[in-house]
Amino acid sequence: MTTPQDSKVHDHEAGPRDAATQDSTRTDDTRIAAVRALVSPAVLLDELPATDVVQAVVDGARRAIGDVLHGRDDRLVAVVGPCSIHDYDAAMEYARRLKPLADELAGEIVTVMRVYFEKPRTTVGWKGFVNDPRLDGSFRINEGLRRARELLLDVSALGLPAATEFLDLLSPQYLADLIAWGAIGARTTESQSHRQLASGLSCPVGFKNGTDGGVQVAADALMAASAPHSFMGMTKMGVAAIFETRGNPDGHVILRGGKVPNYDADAVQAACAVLRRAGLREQVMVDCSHANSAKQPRRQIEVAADVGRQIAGGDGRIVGVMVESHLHEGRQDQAPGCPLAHGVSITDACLGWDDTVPLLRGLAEAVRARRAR
Ligand SMILES: O=C[C@H](O)[C@H](O)COP(=O)(O)O
Ligand SMILES: C=C(OP(=O)(O)O)C(=O)O
Repeated sequence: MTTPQDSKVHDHEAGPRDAATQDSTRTDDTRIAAVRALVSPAVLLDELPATDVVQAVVDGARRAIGDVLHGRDDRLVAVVGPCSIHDYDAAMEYARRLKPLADELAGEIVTVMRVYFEKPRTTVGWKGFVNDPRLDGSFRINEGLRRARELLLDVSALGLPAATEFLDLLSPQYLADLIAWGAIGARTTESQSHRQLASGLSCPVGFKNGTDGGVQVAADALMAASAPHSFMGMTKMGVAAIFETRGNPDGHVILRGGKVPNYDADAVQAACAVLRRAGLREQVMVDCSHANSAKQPRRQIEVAADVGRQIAGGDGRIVGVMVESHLHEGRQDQAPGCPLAHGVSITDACLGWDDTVPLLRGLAEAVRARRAR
């Protein structure tokens, strides 16, 4: 259906907008303003292939995390890094700092950098680097996908594996080969489509508890994602297809707090009771941020210290932690015409680098204490 809106000239991403949206009836596409061409995953993977070195980094980290989840490795998985990527250079600067620390702590911690390109919003807001890489509402998604893939290749080439949240259901075809660990967020853990997606992902996947703090929904997600599913999707060539998945055995719950925090020993015990009743492995990753820190970045230090004491006390059910950390502490709002401060989050407030180093070293010490028991 053609509307007056269709004739509008758009200066968005290069390439024409399909004015008619290919609809010949009056009953469809009535609220579609335009349709733009999207690069196919195959084209992007051909332009930016995963090198052998990068594949070895991704594969090695996936195996190490799988070993932790299945009790073959007593280390702690740490998913650490910015709340979101908005600045390529700052992300690389962070990665170059994290890599030597990851090497230093490799005996105790499997470090994976948060390289989050897609942000779920409570209502509206910037939805991440893939959706709007220029942060200006131009929504150059092809550019976002390309830059995201480049960044994942660059981070992994340092020998540092990358973690991300899988939010969009098509973007994994462009990026998932470069992801060592994935998250399904608190707002999508209950979504059947995301559980199906996780059932076919090649990496371990953490499911956040619900935003209200409910752990049952994450346990349900684990059960669903471990089963095979058949569902609709898009192939690397950009063609509609039915995907038949095998199920993902490398899932776990992430405690991110809800109405109240859920990182202390009682909360870990309660979460494990839910998992036990569901016949699932009693293990959790603790997110030091989000509702566990009331989004106060420095509270992550207290949360990590509490978690460290539980680990040092011998609790082997804590298999991982998540920390939101950037070059500098805090967060900033974007305002038209105002330059952004370098290395400061534009989504959730993050811990600064200088506080991240002792936090991770403290957790490594806790792992050594657990091992010594
Ligand atoms: O981790 C990021 C945020 O907590 C999440 O995306 C929700 O953000 P919002 O409440 O600011 O929209
Ligand atoms: C959005 C995130 O977390 P949550 O789903 O717990 O809000 C996140 O980890 O970036």
